[in-house]
Amino acid sequence: MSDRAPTAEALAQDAADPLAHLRELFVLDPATVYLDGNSLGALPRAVEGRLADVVSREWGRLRIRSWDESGWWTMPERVGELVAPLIGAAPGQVVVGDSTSVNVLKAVVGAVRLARQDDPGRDELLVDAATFPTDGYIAESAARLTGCTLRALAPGQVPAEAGPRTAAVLLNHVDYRTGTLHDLPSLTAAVHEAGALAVWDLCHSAGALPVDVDAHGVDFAVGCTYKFLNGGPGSPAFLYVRDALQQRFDSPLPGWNSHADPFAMAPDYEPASGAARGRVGTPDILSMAALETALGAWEGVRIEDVRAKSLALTDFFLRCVGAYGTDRPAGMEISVRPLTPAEPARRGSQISLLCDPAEHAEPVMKELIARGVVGDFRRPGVLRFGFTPLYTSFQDVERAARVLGEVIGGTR
Ligand SMILES: Cc1ncc(COP(=O)(O)O)c(C=O)c1O
Ligand SMILES: Nc1c(O)cccc1C(=O)C[C@H](N)C(=O)O
Repeated sequence: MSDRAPTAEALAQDAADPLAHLRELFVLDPATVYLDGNSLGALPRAVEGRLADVVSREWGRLRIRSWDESGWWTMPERVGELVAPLIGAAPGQVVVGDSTSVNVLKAVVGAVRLARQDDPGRDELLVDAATFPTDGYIAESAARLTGCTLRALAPGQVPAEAGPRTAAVLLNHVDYRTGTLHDLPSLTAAVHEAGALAVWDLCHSAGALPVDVDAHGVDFAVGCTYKFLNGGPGSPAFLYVRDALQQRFDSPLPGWNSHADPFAMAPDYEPASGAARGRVGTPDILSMAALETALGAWEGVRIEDVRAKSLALTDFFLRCVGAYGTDRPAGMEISVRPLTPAEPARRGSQISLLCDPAEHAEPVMKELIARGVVGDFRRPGVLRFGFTPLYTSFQDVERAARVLGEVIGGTR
């Protein structure tokens, strides 16, 4: 860890930060700057006690009674209501459960089936070519399941390419590799203009910036909860189905938990109304309890304030890296340049730096981690740094950039 004192600017920004008090809610190690919350969020302090209670009392003593008495059965909808305001969804549209991958399947197949109810000739599925791989793999399987042709394209091509044959379009709000924020309102409008349905993967935006799914007419959205929502490793994902579509949503995974009367255990499937239609099987109560408690950190927090701080943090990091890191001094062999757009409106809550030469990126990240700055590395040469406004400070940002400068520039 760099032992230089923070600058007056970092100190002043932290002193003026209206979210600074939230850092205390998380378990953090003072010797480490944790900039990997876009992969796995830090542990909220309250989670440990909640899990101990769920294990020892709810499971250990109440056992089966907990499905009713501890509210286990209704957790997917209850926790969904905690996620809803963070993505701009009115009540009754979000359910929590399964992984993001599984929810991508439900949403994409559900969207194609809905589009076909209105126009059976629609037989094309569009997907973001740079998508996180799981979305691409699942879109390919969804296309085969529905008899669609799958076409991969850059999100910016959607307005020109979506047409009368398009059933659904699957897009990422923030690109996991570059940190680019795509224009959800205008792309959703373009998808609708073509008569298709828009499915958004919000993994890298939920909890990092306002999404406003209702306001922009998003049809389906999915996202994970272990990144900016700090739900813990493998915490269940969420599925949003727009209110107006719910009664016609035909899930490709109609498990007994999404039946209108699960305990009738009827041979014929009759879908539940509302968000519960997105359920499949028995929910993962331990992970869901951790997530429910983690979401308590958001009480009274405005997502607009989170976005303002996120932009201030990433902006500061870009400036510090410019000062410490990007100019390759004479004799220095490694340089970095931002892949993440400089325009605030096109930036998520992460900064990706492309290392030149690319093969140095992995050892650079290893050295950063050894010196107490935790980001991650994505092939071929990307250094990723995620900024979680609930617990990242401006002093953290400055230290991280300074250590990066030391690592790529020798001992500066
Ligand atoms: C954009 C995106 N979608 C999906 C996932 C992951 O899906 P799952 O939770 O099913 O592993 C990730 C990260 O792991 C991601 O970055
Ligand atoms: N989900 C992950 C996991 O189970 C292990 C390690 C990393 C992850 C990630 O979240 C990767 C992440 N979506 C990314 O943006 O690269």
